[in-house]
Amino acid sequence: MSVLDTAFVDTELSNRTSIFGLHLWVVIGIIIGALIVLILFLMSLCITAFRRRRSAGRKGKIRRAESEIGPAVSKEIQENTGAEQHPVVPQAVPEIQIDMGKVEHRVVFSDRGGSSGESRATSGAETGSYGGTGSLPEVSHLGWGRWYTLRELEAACNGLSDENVIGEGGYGIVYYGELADNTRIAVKNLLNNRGQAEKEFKVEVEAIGRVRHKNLVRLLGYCVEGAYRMLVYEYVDNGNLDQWLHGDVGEVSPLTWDIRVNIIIGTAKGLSYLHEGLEPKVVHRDIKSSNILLDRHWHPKLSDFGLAKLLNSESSYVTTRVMGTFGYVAPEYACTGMLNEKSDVYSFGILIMEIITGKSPVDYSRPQGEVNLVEWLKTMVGNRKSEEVADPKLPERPASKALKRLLLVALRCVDPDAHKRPKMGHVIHMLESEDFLSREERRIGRNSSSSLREDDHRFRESINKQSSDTEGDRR
Ligand SMILES: Nc1ncnc2c1ncn2[C@@H]1O[C@H](COP(=O)(O)OP(=O)(O)OP(=O)(O)O)[C@@H](O)[C@H]1O
Repeated sequence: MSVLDTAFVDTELSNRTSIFGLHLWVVIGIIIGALIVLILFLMSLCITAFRRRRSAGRKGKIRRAESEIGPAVSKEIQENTGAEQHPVVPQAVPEIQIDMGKVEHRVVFSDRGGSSGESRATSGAETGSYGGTGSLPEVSHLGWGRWYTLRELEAACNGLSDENVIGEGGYGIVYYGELADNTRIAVKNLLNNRGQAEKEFKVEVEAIGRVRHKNLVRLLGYCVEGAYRMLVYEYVDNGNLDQWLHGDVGEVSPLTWDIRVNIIIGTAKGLSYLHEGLEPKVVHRDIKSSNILLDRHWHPKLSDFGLAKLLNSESSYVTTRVMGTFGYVAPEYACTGMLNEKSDVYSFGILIMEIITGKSPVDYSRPQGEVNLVEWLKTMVGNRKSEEVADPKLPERPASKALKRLLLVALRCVDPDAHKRPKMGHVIHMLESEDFLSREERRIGRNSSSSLREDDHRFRESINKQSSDTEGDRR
């Protein structure tokens, strides 16, 4: 550009315009500046919109992940279940609140339970940090077991069909199922009768969620979805003891004397672990033959902790609602509501009597005098007829000494004075030495008549003492 041109441009730019009499160069400057601002503004709009879209995408993923680990109401589940078959009650926040921080609810492990250990299985539900009642239920903080989705359990249990029902208790229906990895499970779908499902769910989870013992049925996990409360257990494949003792098994029971003794000892070990191996201790409150599950090797596993109570050591609990099963409930608990582990010891004594005799604790169809098992046994023993009490379906007669020792342990467990009942640890000791002695006895093929006489004497003394105590109590 020549000097002339430059001078011309200068003059033109210096001319005043009609816009507030501003010089042309000022107007051009303002326009360029405005354009730059406009471009920057548009760019920032684009960036913000892009960021929003990205974060919206991420939130969508989180929501989907939550629905996979157990949302309050899952669209997938509604689609899957069909409203009329399994109505899912819309509920923003499930009501389960287990405060594992509270000392009285925490189940910890003492060194005593040798064969026990802590369940380490974890799930996605446990690894997230949820803000308590505001989002997902607090059970996700438990740190054990798996949180199953309803869909998963329905798939495992053939859509919770009738063919998969293996039992029905007072609190729900139990289904057989197989998970995708072929694990066999038993799923208890708790009935939602006025909050009872909620209570039973909490109790079972608190009582045995973390506990592992070969004689306690293992709780693998749970399902909390909408109104559903389900408990998922290991499957125990050989029915329950009640079925084997009182069901139609033919003339001769497959439960031999040795099997029965092992069932008694195994159950005692599970119970002793609940009472003496945990802090707070767990009182089961519903020891009975239908709650003893058996595997194919006849190993017993105690189940159904829905009525269990957690008690700090040395403490008792007084309740106005006595729970348990007729015939097994300790008299002081039935009369006063006073509960401690000695109530379980009483029920365990009744269970021993039931296993030995094959008779239910109370049966009104039996002749008068035999209706109540404890009273009948005491009379039989008092009349020196203890050898006649053994279950006639036993394939072989038990050694007299072994039978009497077991009866002695049972009678001590049902002592009307709860303080005089032995602790479960002591019961195991008595049972195992009895077992050892009876095996020894069979091995050498003879009975020690002197120790038999000694047992007889101790036996009748024990019964006489209990009778006079009861008389004294009555007076
Ligand atoms: N883990 C399991 N494996 C196999 N079968 C089981 C399992 N848990 C329960 N069952 C079966 O389901 C039945 C019902 O169990 P549940 O504990 O609900 O009731 P119950 O003890 O029979 O009665 P209630 O609860 O009224 O005392 C049991 O008797 C048992 O036969």
